[in-house]
Amino acid sequence: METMSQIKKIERKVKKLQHVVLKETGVTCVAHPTKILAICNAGLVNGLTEEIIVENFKKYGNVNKVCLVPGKSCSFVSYRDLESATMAYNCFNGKLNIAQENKPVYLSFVENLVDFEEEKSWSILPEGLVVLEDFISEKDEETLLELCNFDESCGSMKNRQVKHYGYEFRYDINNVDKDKPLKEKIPMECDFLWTKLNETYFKGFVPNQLTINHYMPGQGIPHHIDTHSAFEDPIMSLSLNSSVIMDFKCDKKHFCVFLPRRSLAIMSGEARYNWTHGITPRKFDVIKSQIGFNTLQRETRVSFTFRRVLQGNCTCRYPFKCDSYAKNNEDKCIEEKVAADLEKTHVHDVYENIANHFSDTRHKPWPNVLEFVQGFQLGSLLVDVGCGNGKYLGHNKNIYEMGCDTSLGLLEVCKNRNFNIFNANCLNIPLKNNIADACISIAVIHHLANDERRLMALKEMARVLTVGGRCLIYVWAKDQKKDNEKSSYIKQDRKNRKAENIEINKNEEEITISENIKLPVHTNRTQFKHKDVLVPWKLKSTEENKQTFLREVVWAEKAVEIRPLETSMHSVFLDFGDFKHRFVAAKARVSLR
Ligand SMILES: O=C(O)CCC(=O)C(=O)O
Ligand SMILES: [Fe+2]
Ligand SMILES: [Zn+2]
Repeated sequence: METMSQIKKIERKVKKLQHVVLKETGVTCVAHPTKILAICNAGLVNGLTEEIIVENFKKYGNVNKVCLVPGKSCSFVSYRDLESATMAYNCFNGKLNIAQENKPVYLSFVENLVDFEEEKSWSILPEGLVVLEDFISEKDEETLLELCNFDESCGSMKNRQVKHYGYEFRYDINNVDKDKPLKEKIPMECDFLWTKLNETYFKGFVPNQLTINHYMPGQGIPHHIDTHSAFEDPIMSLSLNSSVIMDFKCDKKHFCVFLPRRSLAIMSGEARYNWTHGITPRKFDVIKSQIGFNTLQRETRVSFTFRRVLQGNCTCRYPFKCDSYAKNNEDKCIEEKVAADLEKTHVHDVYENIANHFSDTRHKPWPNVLEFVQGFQLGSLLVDVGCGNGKYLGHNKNIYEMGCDTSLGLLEVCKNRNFNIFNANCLNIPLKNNIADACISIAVIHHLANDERRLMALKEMARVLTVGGRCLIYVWAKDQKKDNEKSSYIKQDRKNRKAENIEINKNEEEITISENIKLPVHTNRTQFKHKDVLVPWKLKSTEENKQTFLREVVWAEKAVEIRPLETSMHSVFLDFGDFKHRFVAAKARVSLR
């Protein structure tokens, strides 16, 4: 029994900690019983884990949610009913010892649970993953387990033991030595698996590489994608002696997949190439069923992972996850320093030099952009990223507008026209998050020299946009013909208007940008032949002082290689449609994730 003074002491302690919970998470503690408990002084930073919480709190009822807050020393657990939560509260508050520091935890009721973690799912499988339960009998399991005596000859990893057959998988280079097959091939005892598999829709899979992983309870394997260039599709993994939860992750998705003992997991397509898989090192797994969370004790697990070594390059559809793609495109991609220098010389400096002349040629706003700008309501804020001479500012008297550009010369023109402007690069817009209702960027991001920088510019625009805000982006189109119709860019050339098909046989000039990058010089008013080019700008000064500046332009084709953005609040969908003038329009719809 607790004495009165002990009770008072716990109460004082909890009072203090309730403020900490509020400050750290924004969650308010309440005095009356609820279904949700805050564990006020233990969380991820004290080594508390989901399975420890479930393991302890399930004693008093069905736990239906556990929430650990990244970087904080508090956590939450919720029950299906009030009685269980009250019972846990009464029995554990000030008494239960679950965090590392051997101090009792203090509890409090809370009204609402905020989700701090990525959403996990226990019931969905990633596309391309198949789990065949009871794939082998207990007898077969025994036979296979006898094959692998883990002794000194096996590689011992930090978290598990491994043994390879057919080819060695080298963890130092994350690949196999393709020209050094091992003497020891996949044991014949495994052959029955492929006969069995022929009864399913994975006919004809014959592996030539086997990795046996041996995990003690508490051990695991870090998240990874099996190197694309090392193995073909599919990859198969047989679970022996213990079930386990294997975590599959892709973007913000996190699926906890239960691999029962004696099941065969087959990863192909998305699951093989685009999702990571891994096993969290722990002694229990947290399982979610219809009634709530539970834990399952792990036994020693032995997995047989069967694969086919890939000859040649990977040709998957997932370039961003593919080592073959990265390797083959290494020298094509313009690295950061070169990219920044290129933009300085062939974009920023050029616009400074041609500012006034450029401005004189830019009066007529394009109708699509006008329509977009004029569609915003009273009081909306519009940001024009790369506003040039302010051609799109001042067309909607109901809205507040700001323009930014790198060219001081062009900003000077805007200033004289009384527009609100500031000097900034689209890669770094000096505005707060989530403030602009509208954003336009007309013929700007194709001047950025590589994919990363174009993506960065889009992320910046998404960042300053309010949730639900809208953005209109135009970039150059490589193809200047559509349905046999020439764009006005080509038509504006007199020669082109007369003759239908003019081949330009002129030798192309190339400018050296860096050691391994040369950019071709484009002939104005002709169909573009390359993705990255320098576009000449002829300054009409005095005849003897004629000057040509080369502006760097990268194609729409490249600029649109953009996936949904991983910013915290927005995703951007680009849908390139309108073919107008020399540009392709991208209407970026920004919405809440
Ligand atoms: O243990 C398993 O089932 C998977 C092993 C694995 O992912 C690997 O060796 O690459
Ligand atoms: Fe793997
Ligand atoms: Zn690949």
